[in-house]
Amino acid sequence: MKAAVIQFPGSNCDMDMMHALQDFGVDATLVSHNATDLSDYDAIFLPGGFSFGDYLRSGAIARFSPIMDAVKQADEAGKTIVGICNGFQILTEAGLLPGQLMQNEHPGFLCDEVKLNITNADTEFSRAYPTNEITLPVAHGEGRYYADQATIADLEKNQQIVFKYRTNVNGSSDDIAGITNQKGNVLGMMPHPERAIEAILGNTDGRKLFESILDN
Ligand SMILES: NC(=O)CC[C@H](N)C(=O)O
Repeated sequence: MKAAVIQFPGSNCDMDMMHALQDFGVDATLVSHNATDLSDYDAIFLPGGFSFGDYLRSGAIARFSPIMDAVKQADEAGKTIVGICNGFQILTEAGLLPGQLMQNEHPGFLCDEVKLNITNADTEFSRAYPTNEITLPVAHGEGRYYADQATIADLEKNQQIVFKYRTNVNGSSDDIAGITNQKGNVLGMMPHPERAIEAILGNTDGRKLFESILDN
């Protein structure tokens, strides 16, 4: 698999994502947010961070980066697209995923490990998980997923919700921690699987997400 990791000004999990992908033998390349062509890549990863300083709202400026037209073309081509944390925020701002990430219910930066339920184990991002309860790190100030009731009902009906918080740490609608688009090729999630792939760091629950993606 050839993967692009998009680097926005203020990305800070780009190298973590590169490290994780390379650990799985993926041919991964850092691609500038100013680039305009992603046709060489099978999968696109939008990493965590504070793109453009989180000014206005997380992801609200990054969605205008030149690369986002290419990300939309990749979506139209059905390629795998993953947004982690700030990447999720950018994908919702760009309209590639429904809803919005808002300031945490209790304002402030939340840095912790959280327990999650895998609510759909039949996606290209979750199918390798043998259990439905995992633990992943979170690190965000604007991680509260919000969507109106009709959108939440659609997400539930279409089985687009992949991860839910077992304890709702940020006030997200319907306990949502990660969703796909309706087609199932785009994933956005606030927790960080790329920070949970090595036993020496105390958590390997992120590994199955990468294994799921690679098992195409
Ligand atoms: N690790 C991240 O991507 C979190 C940063 C994010 N922009 C926030 O809500 O604070």
